[in-house]
Amino acid sequence: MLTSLRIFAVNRQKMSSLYINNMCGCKITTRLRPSKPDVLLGKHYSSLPGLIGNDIKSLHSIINPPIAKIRNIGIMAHIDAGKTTTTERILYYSGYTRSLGDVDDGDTVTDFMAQERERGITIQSAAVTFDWKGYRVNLIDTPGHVDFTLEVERCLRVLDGAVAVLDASAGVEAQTLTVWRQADKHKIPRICFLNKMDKTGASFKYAVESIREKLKAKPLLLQLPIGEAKTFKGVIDIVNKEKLLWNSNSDDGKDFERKPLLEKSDPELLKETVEARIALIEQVADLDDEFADLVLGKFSENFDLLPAEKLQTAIHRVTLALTAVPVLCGSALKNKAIQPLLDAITMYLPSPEERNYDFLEKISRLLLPFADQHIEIPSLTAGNIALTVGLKQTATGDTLVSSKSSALAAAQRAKRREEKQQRQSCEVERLLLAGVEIPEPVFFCTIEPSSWAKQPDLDHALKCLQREDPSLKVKLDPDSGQTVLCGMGELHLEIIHDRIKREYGLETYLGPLQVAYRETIMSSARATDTLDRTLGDKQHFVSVELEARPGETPSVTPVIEYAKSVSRDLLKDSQEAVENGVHNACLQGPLLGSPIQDVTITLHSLVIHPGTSATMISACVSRCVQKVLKKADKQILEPLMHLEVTVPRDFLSPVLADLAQRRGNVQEIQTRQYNRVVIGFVPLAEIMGYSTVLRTITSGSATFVLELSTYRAMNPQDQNTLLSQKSGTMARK
Ligand SMILES: Nc1nc2c(ncn2[C@@H]2O[C@H](COP(=O)(O)OP(=O)(O)OP(=O)(O)O)[C@@H](O)[C@H]2O)c(=O)[nH]1
Repeated sequence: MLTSLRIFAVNRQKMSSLYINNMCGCKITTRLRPSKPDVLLGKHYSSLPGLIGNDIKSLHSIINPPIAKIRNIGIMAHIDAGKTTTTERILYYSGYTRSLGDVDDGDTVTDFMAQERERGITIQSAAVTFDWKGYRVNLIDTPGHVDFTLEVERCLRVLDGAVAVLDASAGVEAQTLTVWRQADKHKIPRICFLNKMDKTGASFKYAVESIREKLKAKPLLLQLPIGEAKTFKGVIDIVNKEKLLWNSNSDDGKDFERKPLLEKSDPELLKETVEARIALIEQVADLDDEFADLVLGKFSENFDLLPAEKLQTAIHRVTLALTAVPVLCGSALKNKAIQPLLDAITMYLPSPEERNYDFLEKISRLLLPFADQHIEIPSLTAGNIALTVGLKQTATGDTLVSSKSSALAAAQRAKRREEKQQRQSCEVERLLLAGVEIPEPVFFCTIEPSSWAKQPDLDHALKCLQREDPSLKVKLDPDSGQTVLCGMGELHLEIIHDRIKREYGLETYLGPLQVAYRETIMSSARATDTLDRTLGDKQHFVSVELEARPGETPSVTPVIEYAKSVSRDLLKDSQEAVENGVHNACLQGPLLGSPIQDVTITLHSLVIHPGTSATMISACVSRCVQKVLKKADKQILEPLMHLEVTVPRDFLSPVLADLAQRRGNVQEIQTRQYNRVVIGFVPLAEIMGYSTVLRTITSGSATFVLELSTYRAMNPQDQNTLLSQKSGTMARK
């Protein structure tokens, strides 16, 4: 339980960054396997504070830290620089373990694979979670060996920051360079820890120089060592002008002394520190304009008076901007200066919300639904269902993936497999969740706010509602400029109307409900058009000839073809403009202004003068398409509904008689005990208000189900009636 809660904790904030899959790949999952109990039980592990005694309140505070207090960091370096040893010390000082693990004794927490313990090297990344001074730190110890570079890369993708551990006697080594470049690639803010300051040959200056030269990074010296190699006993904190000395009697390094540097007791050290601090301030001011303004304004007379917090905030910004790298030093093996490293991790490395990921989205909260009640949960494992709030770009039916690159990689993989199999497989589709099939709206009506001033609020409300409900479509009537709602039925649009009032506090008026007709053509026609206009000193000339004919296969958008006579070179630049013109023209048919479907447009000739704008090309093509559609035999298509009425036997006759009056076509009457089920088709235009009528003629005993079957050509008589009705309405308007 304890372990799984820790996994939750590791994954929690990654969920917030949509990175759960990646984190699941880390070694912490292996810890759940029963075959490795000795790994956790062999050492003295202190419980995570608050998890003992089933104290739910404190448990929440542990697994739900505010995002600003979370640090997801990795430790990376050349092999043997001391990452695992440093991690061991970190876990010990943060209270996670009760004794110090040793790589050389093979009893570290993070190197728990048998091979790692035998060889004293890290092979797989291991994740651990601990708290430090109110911060939650999720830390990944990554392998240093070149053979496991991929493992490092896999980890870097999920990190918000990293600590690069360097052997102070060796400086930047080959693998440091590799992992540094990987971190550059993923834009990971870093701090450098110069480890092994106790080792013979350790040189702070040399190591710093190698950062500058080999990594081409700007080191920000936040500390100076007190002694080197055998004489190393602590560090100077340049930012706070303090010395930190580790008690030589304390074998675990927990006790240390932090003292301000004073003129009286440490004149030399103080002088050196003040000089280093001024150099640091100048360096940061050079990289951060906000800090430069502060320094040059208030503190221009004496940089040294600048408060430590102001400097720390600016260092944090510079680190985040990847323009410089804070440098600290210490000795993990000798238990010196690990605590200030922990302070620096929380102070200078970013929280997940500060990182500018190229996301689609960020999930802020996860909720478990219980009808209209929601319970916030910290994380979710694969296979479960939960709700999330606050998504800004996502609409119903979208699939969220951990990152653009992972989606791209998966799609490419699927495409390769598809090509290999030489057949149209639906692999790519399988990468996406089923989503929702969005039915075409069959009704529409205009909607108006109570005043013009409220139009932007209405637009916003409709935008939000559309994301939730993709079956709702919103258009602008090009003639009247009115907003038009297109939906699935009377009830659908009424509910939308009601929601706009309740949820957005907007009073709106709906126009009469209208059926969404379509149009098509029954014969071919050909037309030409020319547009010759001079705008300013530019001449725009387009001449086009095209043909429209009934499409061979049903298609809601026009199929566009190009005759051989049309120059391919010309098309290269103008094809998009031509196609826009065709599509725009087909949005409004010549009879009712309804969309055109099942039509093929062939471009026979295209002449364009150089310098003609794309808008002019589109306009000319659009006008020509409208012309050719007018010439052809036109046909209105109406939505035909599939209807199922369940009615008691005694009321069957009035139902059938009523349907006959509605141009209904009964296909079948089934018997269901005392009930009869009438199955058939009826035009949508005839079925408006049907529920009231059905209730009346069956004394409320019948029920019905209605759904769109297809769009069907109206017979000439009905079409004429409709057209004269519409022209009457239009004339009245
Ligand atoms: N003198 C000295 N030795 C150290 C220090 N830190 C680690 N070591 C030693 O360096 C060796 C490597 O230490 P690890 O902690 O395993 O280094 P690592 O970077 O995790 O190594 P890989 O995981 O294999 O890349 C071990 O023998 C440690 O005892 C230190 O501060 N000073």
